[in-house]
This record gives sequence, C-alpha cells and structure tokens, in this order.
Amino acid sequence: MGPNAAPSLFDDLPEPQGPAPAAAPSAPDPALTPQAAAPKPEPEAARPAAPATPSAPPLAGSYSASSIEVLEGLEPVRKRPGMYIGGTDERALHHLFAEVLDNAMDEAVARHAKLITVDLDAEGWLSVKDDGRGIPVDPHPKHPGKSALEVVMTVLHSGGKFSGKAYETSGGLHGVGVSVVNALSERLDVTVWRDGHEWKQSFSRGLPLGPIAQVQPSKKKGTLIRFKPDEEIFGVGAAFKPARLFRMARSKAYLFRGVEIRWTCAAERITDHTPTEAVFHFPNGLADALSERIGELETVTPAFAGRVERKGEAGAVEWAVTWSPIGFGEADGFVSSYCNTVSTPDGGTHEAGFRAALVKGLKAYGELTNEKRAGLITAEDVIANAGALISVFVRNPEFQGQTKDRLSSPDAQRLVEQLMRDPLDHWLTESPKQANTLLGFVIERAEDRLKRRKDKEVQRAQATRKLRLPGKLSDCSRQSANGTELFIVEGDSAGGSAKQARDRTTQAILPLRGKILNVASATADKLRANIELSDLALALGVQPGSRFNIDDLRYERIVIMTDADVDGAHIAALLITFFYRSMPETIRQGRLFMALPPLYRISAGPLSEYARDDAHRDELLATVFKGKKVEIGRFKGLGEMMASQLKETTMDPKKRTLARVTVPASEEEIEDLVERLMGKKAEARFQFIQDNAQFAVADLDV
Ligand SMILES: Nc1ncnc2c1ncn2[C@@H]1O[C@H](COP(=O)(O)OP(=O)(O)OP(=O)(O)O)[C@@H](O)[C@H]1O
Ligand SMILES: [Mg+2]
Ligand SMILES: [Mg+2]
Repeated sequence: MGPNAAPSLFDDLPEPQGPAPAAAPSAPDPALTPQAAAPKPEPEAARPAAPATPSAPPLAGSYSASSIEVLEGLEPVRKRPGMYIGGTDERALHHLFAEVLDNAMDEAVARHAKLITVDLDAEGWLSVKDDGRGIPVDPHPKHPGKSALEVVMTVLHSGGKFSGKAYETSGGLHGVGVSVVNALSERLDVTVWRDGHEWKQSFSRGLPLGPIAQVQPSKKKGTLIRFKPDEEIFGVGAAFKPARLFRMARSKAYLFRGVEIRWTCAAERITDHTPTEAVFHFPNGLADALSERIGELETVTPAFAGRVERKGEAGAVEWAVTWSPIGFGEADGFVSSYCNTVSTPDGGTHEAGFRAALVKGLKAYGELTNEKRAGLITAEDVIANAGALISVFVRNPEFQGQTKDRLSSPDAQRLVEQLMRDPLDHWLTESPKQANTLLGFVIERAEDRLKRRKDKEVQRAQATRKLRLPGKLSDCSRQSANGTELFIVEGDSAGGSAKQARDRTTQAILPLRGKILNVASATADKLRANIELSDLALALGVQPGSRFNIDDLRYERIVIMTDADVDGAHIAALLITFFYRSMPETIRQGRLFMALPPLYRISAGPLSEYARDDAHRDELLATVFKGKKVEIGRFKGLGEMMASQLKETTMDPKKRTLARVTVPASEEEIEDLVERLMGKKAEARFQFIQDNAQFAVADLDV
C-alpha cells in the first residue's frame, strides 16, 4: 500500500457510533456504564454470538451450556473494565495514560528512546510519542494476515516483554496495557516510524478500522499513540485532567535520568495553574524530586540519596529520604515508591526492603556508638516522619493486578536491603553529628510511641473499670490493688453502717441482697445468671471459672462480713463455696478472709469490752469484769451496730481480727468441707464457720 492509500483508510469506514442495522442490539451493561446515554448498539463484530433463545425471557430451567459465554478478543475489557483498570472512575481514566506512558518509558529505560512528548489537545485527545524502536509492524507469524502492531493492539497478553530479550527491566509485563487502552477508547490511532517508513492504523473500541497502512517513507523512528477515552465506559463528559497528567509525566522523568519528557496542553483545557508547556529532565533523579517536593521545609538532616546498580545482572535501586520534625504538609511523612518506573501507591516489597535497610542501619549505628536506646526503634519510628522516594529496577517484577498498585516480587526486598546497606553505613559514619541528630530524633519517636501505648493501656484499664463496676459497690479511692480490701456485706443496712465505718482510701463495700444461689448444686449457666454473684465478679474485676486470672483481682484482700448468726453463717458458707468452686486461687493465695464481728458488748461503768461468742463472753466475765456489776448487750446484726462500733471491732485494720480462709490439705478434707458447708442442717454449717474461725484466728492478719 502506497502513501495514497492512507486517506481512504479513515474516511470510508462507518463511524462506530452510527446506528447499526443489527436485529438484536445488545445494550451495554448498565452497571458498567452508569452515565452512558441511551444505549448505543455496539459495532457488529464486537457483539457476542446470538444466544439460542434470544427473545424468550429467561426461565428457571434455561441455565445450561448455552448460558456459558466465552468472551472473545477485547470484549472482556469492555464488559469488565474494573479487572483491567480498577474501575471506570477518574483514577481509572488516568490509568489509560499511565499504560501508554509506561510503554514509552520502557523504551527509554531500555536505552532506545530519549525523548517522550505528551500532548492534550483542545478536543481532549491525548497523544504520547516516543523516539524508540517503534512497535513492530511486520506480519505476525502466528496471526496470518495481521501485523505485529495489530496483534499488540487487539490481542490480550501479547507483547515483547515476556522473555526479557527485547527489554531488560520493563514496567510492562502482562502484554495487556495498550490493548486495554485501545478497547476503552472511542478511537485510537497508532503511528509508527520504523523500517524506513511511517505506518498507521486506527481502531475504535478495540476494533481495527482497517489494516495497517504504510503511509510514507521516513527515516524517523518511534511510536505515537493518540486516543480519546470512550464516554460509553467512563461516562459522558469524562475527560483527562491536565494537572493530573502533568504530575504523572513529571514524576516519570524523575525516575529515569536518561529521558526528557516534553509536555504541551491546549490552554482551553486548563482550569488551574498547570502550564501549557514544560520540559522535564532531571539529571539528579529522585534527589531532585525530593527537593522539589519538600521545598524550603526544615529537615532533621540533609537528604540521604543515592543510586546503586547490581553488579553482573540487571537491577538497580535509587532513593532519596529526609526527615521533618513538623511533617510534610498534610501528612507526617510519605513514601512514594516505584518499580521499573511504575508507581506503586500501595507499596510492597521494595518499600519493605527500604524500611528494613533504614532500621537495621540506624540500629547498627546505635550499637557502634553505644546508644542503647537504639534497640527500641522500629520501622514505624523511622518512617513515620520521613519523606521518602524509592525506585527499583528489577527483572520480571510481580505486581498485584494490571494497575500495578503494589509490588510483590520477593527479590525486590532483598535487592533494596542489600544495595542500600553500604551507602547508608557510609552516610551515617561519615558525618557523626548528623547521624547522631537523626538517631536521637528517631529514638524520640520510639519513646513517644511507647509512652502513647502505655497511656492508652492505662486509659483503657480505667475505662473498663469505670464501665463495668456494679452500681451498688462503694469502691475505695486507691487505684492499685495494693493494701485494699473488699468487704462483702450481708444486706443493705449492714452495708450502710460499713460504708460509714470504712476507710475510703483502702476499703470498698459491696452489699449483697437476698439469697445467694446454692453454688454447689447450680450449673455454670445459673451461676453466671445470678446477679449477686456476677456483681461480685465484676467488683473483683475477674472472670470466674476457667478464665479466672488472679492478677485481675482489684483488691488485695476479700473479706466476707456477715452477721454472727445462723443466717450469716449460711451466707458465708455459700460465699466460701463460691470462691472455692470458681476462683480457688484466691483461697490458695490466702486472699479470702472472714470478718469476726462481736456478738456481745459487756460494760461496767466506763469499762467496756466486746465478746465474739459465748465462750469469749464467759472468759471476759471471769477475768476483766470479775466481781463487777455488768451490762451485757447482744448484737442482733451488723446493721444494729453504730458505725464507730463496727469500725472499732470489725473493720479497723489496727484493732480488728480477721480469719483467713484456708484450703484443706487432702481430698477427703475437701469432700468433707463441701459436705459440711452444703449439708442440710444449718446447725452443722454454723458449727463449721465457728470452728474454722476459731482455728484461723491463730493466723491473724491485720
Ligand atoms: N511505545 C512503544 N514502543 C515500542 N514497543 C511498544 C510500545 N508500546 C507497546 N509496545 C509493544 O507492545 C507490547 C504490548 O504492550 P502492552 O502495553 O499491551 O503490554 P506490555 O507493556 O508488554 O505489558 P503491560 O500489560 O504490563 O503493560 C509491548 O510488550 C511492546 O512490545
Ligand atoms: Mg505496557
Ligand atoms: Mg497487548
């Protein structure tokens, strides 16, 4: 085909948007093209084969082999763009530019191209041109009648970057990118200069509008892709944002020193300060990018920047990092990472390697200079206030998905860590003053972090404590368990006296109402459901049963304080059994006690004494009060005592007597204990308490 054939190539073909004569037009999936205007019929060739029953509504039983479609060519891209460009929003739209620019950049990194031009024209067409080798145009051996260029543009997973022969370290790797751009463009024109000629082919929504045309002889080389995104996919009025394109083009130039990128944009497209013309060329690479990004900002140290190539095989790392005590504008820190010039906003293995290199280097320097606190630092402390750019070049990178938001090649991590180690060591030891400043800054971050965590834990503990205490508990004011006591008191009136009699700093009062469940016979569920017992557990700060932890105990001592009568003994017995069954550790560690309130008050004139029981009374009468005319009063219950009396006789740690509850030594004794505690006769239970109280009095605890 001669140059004269060219014009007809574009003029003769029907516009794909025109009405199609097809009988059963397949409307675009509304879910995919929400903003699309009235459904437009797709070009003839893009339509799937007619289904077996085209007009009948789908029946429940009609799901069969004929329901399973195989999408051909570029159809899947148009049907499910999300899989290829991450959606159909503005970000996805600009990803089209990234794909085309990536390909031009791959030519540059492979040292075949030096100049890339980007242009957005008044009508919204975007052009990307490079002076590389040009996409091959010769017939493809496996696709008879098609040029390599047509294959590249219309067949998914076709490309020259699979083997590593045509490109060493490329951003492209799937053979998908430019074909996806083609599929999602209302129109795309490719011009190639190579093999002594200029070549041209045009497409609409992924379909060639004609075969490749040899336009005219030319000595130039390179590729030009000019396209307009499809409004059916991206919505009516969707258009490239000049500012965004500008940023993307500029950041590419920072990533490869050997390229110049020229930017032009029609003035009528620009709504902000984006220039209509610019040239990007940065001989200092990322170091330039970092100083451009941080401007006049005050930093902890001058930037640490460098570039190292792997010896022997393809692979390189470049970085620039600095730290700011006041953050970088909207964030405390940032890390922008790239692999083979492709931006990876979600980070990945190269970022992990970068963080590891910094932490290890700083820790090693801390060891060298005997700064012990360097042991505290983590990657978080190093990175949180860092502004960093990191770029790697590796063979066969692995990304997550076609938009390549995250790098997953494991060797990228090793590469970065290895190649950064020596330069970092040198940088630190070369200027100790600067290194010490940085290390000190990072250690401060670590100490802040540890302090914040501690504060948070304390807050949390306080919050749960406040939240979960039962309402009827009168807590003591001391926050730690040390030296504190919880009095479990029988009934509200005794609770009232005890509240007045207590030392509020260390003594807490929990009145129990009503009958406590008979714990020996109750099921675990019933135990949990019992309000009095679950309040008790809450007050103690523990969970009864298998999840009990003695360290949770909010008090040093637990004191059961019941009336010195049969009912009181019963309640005490039930409580001891409860502790024995569901938190035996409290007894084993000797933290459960019984208060020993007096039964009698004996007085003769100014002289007065309290007697615990009948025997004690008789003993006092025979000694202290011998020959005196005495008055003997019997307390009916704790509630009857004046607060001062209760304090003096039972609660004041300086004057009272407590009996420590101890665990029986042998199995039989335990059996016997439970049997006696839970025995039918109240008398027997009462006896037990008295016996043990007496016995335990020897084990005084004040
Ligand atoms: N500007 C260009 N110059 C030279 N060859 C190109 C250019 N753009 C594309 N190609 C060729 O077309 C092939 C297909 O490109 P495409 O973007 O579809 O896939 P890829 O770059 O190989 O991988 P990816 O899907 O990851 O981008 C490339 O592998 C390359 O051989
Ligand atoms: Mg590509
Ligand atoms: Mg392809």
